[in-house]
Amino acid sequence: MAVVVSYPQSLKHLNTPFSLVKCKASFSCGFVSFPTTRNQHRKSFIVRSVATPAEAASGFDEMVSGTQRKYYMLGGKGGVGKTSCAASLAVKFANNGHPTLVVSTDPAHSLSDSFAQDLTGGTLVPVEGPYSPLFALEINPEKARDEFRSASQKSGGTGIKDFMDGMGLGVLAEQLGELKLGELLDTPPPGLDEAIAISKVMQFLESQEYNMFTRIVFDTAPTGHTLRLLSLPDFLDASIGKILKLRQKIASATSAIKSVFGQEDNHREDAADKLERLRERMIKVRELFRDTSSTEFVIVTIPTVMAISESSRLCASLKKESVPVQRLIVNQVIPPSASDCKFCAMKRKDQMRSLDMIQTDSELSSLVVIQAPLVDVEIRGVPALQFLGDIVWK
Ligand SMILES: Nc1ncnc2c1ncn2[C@@H]1O[C@H](COP(=O)(O)OP(=O)(O)OP(=O)(O)O)[C@@H](O)[C@H]1O
Repeated sequence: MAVVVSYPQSLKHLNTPFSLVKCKASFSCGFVSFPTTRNQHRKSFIVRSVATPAEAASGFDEMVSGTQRKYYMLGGKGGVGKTSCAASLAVKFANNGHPTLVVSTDPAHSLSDSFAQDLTGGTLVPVEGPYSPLFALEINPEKARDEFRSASQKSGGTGIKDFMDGMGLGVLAEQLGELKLGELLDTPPPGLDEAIAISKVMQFLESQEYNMFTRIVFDTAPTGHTLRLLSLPDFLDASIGKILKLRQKIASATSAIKSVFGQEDNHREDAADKLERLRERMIKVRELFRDTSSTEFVIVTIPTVMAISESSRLCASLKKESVPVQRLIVNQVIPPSASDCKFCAMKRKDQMRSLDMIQTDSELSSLVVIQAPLVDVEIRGVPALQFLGDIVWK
């Protein structure tokens, strides 16, 4: 069933320069279309969207209800539309009265591109447009990792190892070697950046200044990173725990020569405190991942066999790690009204076969499937994100 959605009114408050133009070319294909005038100013647009029997409401009412803080993590294969869906959800939350923070933990940030605003800098930047406050944060993984590296080195990493060697405390130095911490920090596994980035976000949220947010939306890195990330908090928690224990041993083993450490003691305390705080945050991150009352991981995919297979594996891993997951967005679906165009009709048929896979997939079939149509222009800027959000998050 083809439905015409017309859409100039809802964006009036944004003073968006859309204009009401029928895009004949797009309509003949039946695509969801953002018609433009010649001078590229857009005041409003008519959109032909499509409701198919398989299409389900996303359950946005449930997502938006309540003022307790909730976290939504959007993840999936590279390029499927994670950022667009995350940004559109953040805009929708903000327009529904939630002070919202949208965070990119993907080292290859694209939030700035998606919002068409400069959101770089590693700090909270206000996004212009929505009714309620919306802030964006692009975490700088390099910086976060450097902080972590310097804290752990001071408290038992390679710096202290050299020092221990010099002191003839070889046995303890060997134990340090076993931790392989230097290696971990020099060639960090995928996911470490993200784990540190998320713990960094927790740090922001602990501060009074930023505790107003009731919805936090994460635009996460592609699947591989996410999978590693899930097991990382445990791994890091164990590693940091070992370092701290080792530090205790070092402290007692060197009590006889304490005066030699002299000045360094204060620094070492600082570093240990930092590390302890990081460890606590890691534990919080791990708990957060598994808290069904406050967190949900939304998988984003596209209707191709490869993307759906990968989503199935991601879903299995999330479930194995007890991460709450109940929604699957299938993005870039070609509407049935595109059948006038031979190429589109073929492509849609292919997409429908992939969509069928979801119904029979042991991991994905239990999820709420949300279809998002393929739009004929790039989704950039708050008005476009609001438009996408109104289609996806119903
Ligand atoms: N439904 C859609 N219709 C048309 N274009 C879309 C749609 N969804 C996303 N896009 C476009 O596809 C491109 C990739 O989208 P996006 O950046 O959201 O994907 P991503 O999964 O976050 O990518 P990455 O893995 O590289 O971070 C963008 O140019 C975006 O505008």
